[in-house]
Amino acid sequence: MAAPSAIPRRGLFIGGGWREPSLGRRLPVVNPATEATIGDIPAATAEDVELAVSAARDAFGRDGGRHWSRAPGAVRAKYLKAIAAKIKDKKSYLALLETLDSGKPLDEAAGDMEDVAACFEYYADLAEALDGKQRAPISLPMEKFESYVLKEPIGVVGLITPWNYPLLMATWKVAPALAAGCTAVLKPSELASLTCLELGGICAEIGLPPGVLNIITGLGTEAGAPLASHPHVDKIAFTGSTETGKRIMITASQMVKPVSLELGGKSPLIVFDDVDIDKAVEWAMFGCFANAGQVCSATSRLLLHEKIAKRFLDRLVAWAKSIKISDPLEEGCRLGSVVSEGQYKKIMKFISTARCEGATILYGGARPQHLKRGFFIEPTIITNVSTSMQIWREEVFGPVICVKEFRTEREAVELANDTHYGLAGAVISNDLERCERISKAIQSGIVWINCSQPCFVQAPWGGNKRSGFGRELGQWGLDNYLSVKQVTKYCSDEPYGWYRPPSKL
Ligand SMILES: NC(=O)c1ccc[n+]([C@@H]2O[C@H](COP(=O)([O-])OP(=O)(O)OC[C@H]3O[C@@H](n4cnc5c(N)ncnc54)[C@H](O)[C@@H]3O)[C@@H](O)[C@H]2O)c1
Ligand SMILES: C[N+](C)(C)CC=O
Repeated sequence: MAAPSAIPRRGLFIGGGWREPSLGRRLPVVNPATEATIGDIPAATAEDVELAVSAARDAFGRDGGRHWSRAPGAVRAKYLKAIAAKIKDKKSYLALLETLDSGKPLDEAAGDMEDVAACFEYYADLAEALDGKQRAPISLPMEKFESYVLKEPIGVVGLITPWNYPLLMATWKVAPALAAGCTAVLKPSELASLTCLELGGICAEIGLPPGVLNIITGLGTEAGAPLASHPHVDKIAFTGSTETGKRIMITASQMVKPVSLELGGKSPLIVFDDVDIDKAVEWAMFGCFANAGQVCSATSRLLLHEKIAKRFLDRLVAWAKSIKISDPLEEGCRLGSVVSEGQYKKIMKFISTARCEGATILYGGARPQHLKRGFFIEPTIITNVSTSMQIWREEVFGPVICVKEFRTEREAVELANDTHYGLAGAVISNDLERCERISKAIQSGIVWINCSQPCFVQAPWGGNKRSGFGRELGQWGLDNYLSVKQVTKYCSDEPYGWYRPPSKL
């Protein structure tokens, strides 16, 4: 597909319209596959956050909430469905922008846009279903009382998202937040904001009530931090690095503001000796090289049974050599560039540290020779790894897999759990009972059996340990934005009778 000569020049999306950032500053957009500057995005600051939060508050309370926050879920569902339809109409264009902005292969970006549309549709259905779940009765042990539960939108929510799946990660928050009746301020990553700004255009096209969704782009410290600390933001939903997550939690704690955190990972993939090696190799590749390994749940620690380790690694290298690494717009590309120069340097430093610490770079570890420009890194396989090495312990967020061998199931589980993170884990074996045992033993929020990475909007997503807390997607994703209210009624004609009535004399 041909790249457009220019990307759209957008403002901040606040109160249903476009606004220039208060300080007039903009940030360059660099295509990481060519290193060319292809446009710019607005750089919001605290002044803009103020406007966006105020627009969201107005939208939440407008007309007593009749048109949004207290409207039947079916009303909000109509808007979500309209957004989904527009995303589908614009799928190719949005995918192209996502690729130009992030370096991911166009096929992957197109798949992401399908997931975005599906997520809006899914939460439209849950918004409709919410009406029927209101006033759910609670069974009480005293007949004189009746109790039921209302589920109400939390209020104005701040949604702060990363660059690896820019529009999809934003949608995982925007769709359920809007379905619940919240109003929102979305702050996507400064490294890839183009498609999120287009979402603003879509909201305007479908006539979403002004202020229901506001989108402010800019740096984390200048736009994200004031959003997280804003006293009129009722909840922060964050996806990003563990370091930033910690900061957000500290800030939010000052106001006892609820947060949900989807953070980093260092997930294991355990492969036993009873498998079809090529099938397992393909999952290992998908688990760590899809999206150039910039996946929170990447299974970047490969644990191989010692009996198959040599054969497995030979095949892994052969498959890795056959990946098409190219401009991500080229047909059949399966490994694009990483998102930025900063990320490129960070990944390269991880590889050189691994080498210095005594690990072996079995394959890759460098820029592909045929690509002179762009932030490309070969798929990289690292062996002779010890559990004290940085490459074993820290999230790389690049196309880098490190490998260790094991002898017994117990040893495999110990290695799998040898991490501060707890987002995901995977096991490949023909022995399904063993897979079930291991899925219980792995300390993570997600376990894949005989695969790695498939993700469905219906199933809960989120981590344990330093990978965060709270769950996105499914019903759990909607509950993130709902507050549960108990309503209890005294329904007897009799006086309560705890106090003796005062004397009538
Ligand atoms: N668990 C998940 O579902 C999931 C999904 C995708 C990415 N991630 C994680 O995200 C990380 C990569 O994303 P990233 O580099 O964009 O993360 P990041 O933490 O650098 O940035 C994430 C977002 O936070 C903002 N931000 C930065 N500093 C801030 C501050 N002080 N206050 C408020 N906001 C601030 C950024 O501008 C960006 O919008 C990886 O660690 C990855 O594992 C997790
Ligand atoms: C689940 N996924 C891969 C879309 C996003 C995690 O980075």
